[in-house]
Amino acid sequence: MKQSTLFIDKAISAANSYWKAYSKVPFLVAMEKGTLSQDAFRDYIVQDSLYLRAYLKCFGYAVAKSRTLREMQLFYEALGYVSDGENKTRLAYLEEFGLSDADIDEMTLKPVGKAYAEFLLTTAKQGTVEDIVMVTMPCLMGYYDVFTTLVERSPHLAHGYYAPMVADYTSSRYAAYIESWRQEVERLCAGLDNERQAALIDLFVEASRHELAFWKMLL
Ligand SMILES: Cc1ncc(CN)c(N)n1
Repeated sequence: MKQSTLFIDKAISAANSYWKAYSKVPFLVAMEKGTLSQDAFRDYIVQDSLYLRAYLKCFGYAVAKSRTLREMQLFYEALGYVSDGENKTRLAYLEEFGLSDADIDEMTLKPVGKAYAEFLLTTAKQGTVEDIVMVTMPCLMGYYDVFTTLVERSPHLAHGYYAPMVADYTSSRYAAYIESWRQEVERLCAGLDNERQAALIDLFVEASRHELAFWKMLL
């Protein structure tokens, strides 16, 4: 097969050791086997809802730092996508646990999630639009990779208790969204000089490391 020359694929390849490990973490294997406790899943939904608040803010910073209306629309759309999609799915689970978004606002991230959130927010505050894009992509694209891998391995996950969450990341709409971001990354980063590209790949790898740490924190 011909190797991709897309910048995003170079970044994913640099973070390969982390990406390969995502779908093997105990939390996801337990989800797959049907042995995940309700407490562990509840903890994930709470921690992830908190994490997503920080993630959403990154796109807020990106809107403010945009150089064109098109960029603004792109990040505004991303903000809406996370808020109206994943966040809504989490809220439905939270309500089942007797929790609301207001309850989550009063809670705090555990150290591993906090470190990830701080890394994202520091980059978003200090960095450029390209920095923000590369630091947010492991989250956006990593879940597509994880959940399509899991559903291929265990098709039953597309039905049952976890189905709403799994569907968020395996739908054809999400696949198209990922593809559109792959092209955006190319438009934004492909023309940059080698030093800048290397720095962006470092950010992507570091965010991927945090992604894996977040999964491992859960079980
Ligand atoms: C920690 C984490 N990483 C990624 C995603 C998917 N956007 C998420 N909801 N949470």
